[in-house]
Amino acid sequence: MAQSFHITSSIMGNSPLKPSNCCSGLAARLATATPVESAPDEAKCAERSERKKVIVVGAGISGLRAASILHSHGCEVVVLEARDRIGGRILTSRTENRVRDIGAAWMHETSQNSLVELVPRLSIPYYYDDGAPLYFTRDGRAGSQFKAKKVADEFADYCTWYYQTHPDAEDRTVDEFAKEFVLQHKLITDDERCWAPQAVREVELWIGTSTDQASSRHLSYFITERNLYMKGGYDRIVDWTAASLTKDPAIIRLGHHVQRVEWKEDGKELAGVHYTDAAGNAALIEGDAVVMTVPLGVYHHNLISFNPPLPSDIQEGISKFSYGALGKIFFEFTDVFWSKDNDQFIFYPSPTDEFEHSSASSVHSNASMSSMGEKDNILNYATVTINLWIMTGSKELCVQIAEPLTQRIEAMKDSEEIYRFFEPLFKLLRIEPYKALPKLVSVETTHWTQDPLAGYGTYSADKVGDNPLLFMEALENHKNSRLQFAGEHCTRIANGCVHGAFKTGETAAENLLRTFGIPYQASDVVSLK
Ligand SMILES: Cc1cc2nc3c(=O)[nH]c(=O)nc-3n(C[C@H](O)[C@H](O)[C@H](O)COP(=O)(O)OP(=O)(O)OC[C@H]3O[C@@H](n4cnc5c(N)ncnc54)[C@H](O)[C@@H]3O)c2cc1C
Repeated sequence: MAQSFHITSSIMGNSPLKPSNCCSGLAARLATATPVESAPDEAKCAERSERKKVIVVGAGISGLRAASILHSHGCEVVVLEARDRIGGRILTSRTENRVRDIGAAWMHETSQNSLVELVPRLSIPYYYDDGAPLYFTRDGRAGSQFKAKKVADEFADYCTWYYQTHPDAEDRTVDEFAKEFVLQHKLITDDERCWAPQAVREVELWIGTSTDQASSRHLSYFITERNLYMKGGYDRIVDWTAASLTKDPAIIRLGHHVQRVEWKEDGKELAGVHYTDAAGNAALIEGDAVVMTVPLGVYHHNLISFNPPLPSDIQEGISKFSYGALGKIFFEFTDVFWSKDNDQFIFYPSPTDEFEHSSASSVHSNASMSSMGEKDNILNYATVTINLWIMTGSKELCVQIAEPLTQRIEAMKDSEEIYRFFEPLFKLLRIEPYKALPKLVSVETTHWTQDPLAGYGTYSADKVGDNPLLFMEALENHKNSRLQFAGEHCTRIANGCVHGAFKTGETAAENLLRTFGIPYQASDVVSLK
């Protein structure tokens, strides 16, 4: 799979290509130094009108799905992928002893997730890691009478209701709104009032951004769903999606970094995609249509340009939709020192001084600890720690963090420094607190926030003031365009998730097939229809 295909490679069955002067007015406008892959003569023009060619930018799950559907409907498909692998934000690292997902690891919304169907079909080992978690504060394990989490759930319900019944109400940060909610709540205890906004922060580890940035209006609070951990590796889903494409090595072209897209709404002229290949050579490939599947953050950073510029509604939609950053840090130890009975350990940082005083709480000791300004202590952040021992038998914990901490940890180079930062959390998770922590074997952090191909983040997030529906409306306005968009950010259903991204690939392909006049026929177990 990890091969790189060059524009002049013999596997394409073509000799090195030169700019077309036949079907493409576009090619004539482009720099003659750039090699062009297009239909160079009349015969090919006739052929082209029968067989549509689509360039898919990005070989993540959405790009692969779009490409496989177009391919199965007789289109010529080329997938340009800048990395030396497929899968994008699905990245499974495998060693002899373990499987580790650095990107997506769970199938969410299992009752509505069509990809779940593939788990038994492909015999992928799995685990529903949604057994009762343990909750921790700085004082240790919270007992079963710790109701802050229930108040947080109540706040999430209130939030949904509030914006449904007050559609014109101003958007506010989740943090601010949660604090107001508990202050006005007459039926909760002072401790619950103090701790509930901290418990709300658990959502940070879902949405990948801090509650002081997240939008209340668009709060995605999907903590109650079932989640299936892909113990056998998420790459199995990627490989299944790509199976029909990898049979022909000319389709997926790794190491092909796209810089610019030339397109025409009317489709009379070919679209052109400029890229550099793995050897650094600049080239152009033309097609009847383009499917863009790069992450939202790639557009935010203007890493790809469009000529003409993208329609204004698409541009506005992109600008009113944010991108977050979930981080994962894998710690392997010589021994298991944490509870073997629980799937996850959820830590809530102590309430802030300011909030504690205003709510006259009884949790003085906790609050004073966080007010010490210990920025270098993980216990000032909400975390969800995954018990990988229970799932895979490895003596590992995976700590999940959200931005802005993610950026900071992912920038750290020294494992020792990273470990020191997280050590207070591990001390808290010990089932035998009098014993020293066992030896650390290895540390691995994610690096998505440093990765331009991931758009310097992990997935889209609704921040205060965002209006993600604008982008959805814009996509709908342009559903007949030869320039289609797919990816996790192109849906409100399962937004940010693998299955959401997968379906957007289907939708983009379906849109193009309709434009080409090719009837869409769903043919596999996970199709839309
Ligand atoms: C840390 C992390 C944890 C996650 N956890 C979960 C989870 O548990 N469950 C879940 O459902 N989802 C999860 N997600 C989200 C999920 O991984 C994504 O929603 C999904 O994989 C996105 O697929 P995509 O096709 O939209 O984008 P990508 O997978 O990002 O595909 C886009 C492709 O475009 C390529 N590209 C970018 N720029 C260029 C360029 N200029 N030229 C050519 N190619 C380019 C990229 O290399 C990439 O391969 C997680 C993501 C991360 C990062």
